[in-house]
Amino acid sequence: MSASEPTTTKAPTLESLVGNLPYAKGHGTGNDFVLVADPTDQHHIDKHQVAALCDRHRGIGADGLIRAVPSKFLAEGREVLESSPDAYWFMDYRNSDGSISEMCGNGVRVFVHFLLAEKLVELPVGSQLSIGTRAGVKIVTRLNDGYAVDMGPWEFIFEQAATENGLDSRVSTAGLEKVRGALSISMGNPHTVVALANETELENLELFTIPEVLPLPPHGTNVEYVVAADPVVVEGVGSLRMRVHERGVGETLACGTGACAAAMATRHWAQALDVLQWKVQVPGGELGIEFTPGATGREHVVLSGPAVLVSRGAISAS
Ligand SMILES: N[C@@H](CCC[C@H](N)C(=O)O)C(=O)O
Repeated sequence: MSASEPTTTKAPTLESLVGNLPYAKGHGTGNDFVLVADPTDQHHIDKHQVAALCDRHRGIGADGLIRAVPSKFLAEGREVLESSPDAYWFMDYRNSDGSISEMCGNGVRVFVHFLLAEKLVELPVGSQLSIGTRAGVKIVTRLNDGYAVDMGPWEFIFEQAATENGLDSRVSTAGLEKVRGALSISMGNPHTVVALANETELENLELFTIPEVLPLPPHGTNVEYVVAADPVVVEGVGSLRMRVHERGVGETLACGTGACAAAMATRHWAQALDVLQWKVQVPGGELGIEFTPGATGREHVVLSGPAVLVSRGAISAS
């Protein structure tokens, strides 16, 4: 190659996408998504197209893409329908790098808000809707000022180490001097929660590189860094601050499933299992967490927070 030749690598483009594909852009506490309604399963947006759409310089820009498709069209959706025949809509979620994740807690609130705006469902305040996801059915309740989602049961990923000493992994992160102990929790998708000493440590993290987690949960992990409030519980409500590095995305302003895992880890470390209400401050706002007895006999986590649609458009790259 001569010195005058351009050195740019070929970036994924949007040209291969169907012309004039309508989309909406929305977010939940700053965790943002491109949303596409696909009632007849016409739009098979592949991994590269998702990455191109989510590109913040050459595309629309988002932390992920969500396709709203009837559950009956996907194998995972048909599985959900076997136990929950009312889960008509399926949240087909992808991270911004095009990878699939089992679940997205902020995404499912924005998803239901989008279904309502598209007039694909009716949902008066106080009523509930079942949504199919790759982590099973999720029941979403419409609130006056947002949505509450029953995210199902939490689970330790490395059960024995977690229950024996409360730590099961070690995480090293740019901007954090020492390697830290951590606790891995599944919310349908994997999370590894790291407790930091103070707010300065939280602010100094450099989350533009992928944290190193050992042992790494089998399907990779999202990493949440938390600082518990002092005191951690006030009038029966626990609080913490959190930043997150998401698998398949990078740092985001919020992660709903991550907030559930972070509240659970903090509750475990603080030996505060009787504290059922938690507030999680994320860079994009605040999320509410409630631990409730689940129908299956296992404890469930209910996540609540806002959902906002900010724009609509049509993908028409040329
Ligand atoms: N931001 C989401 C989680 C999205 C998926 C995650 N990056 C993964 O790969 O598991 C949330 O709000 O839960």
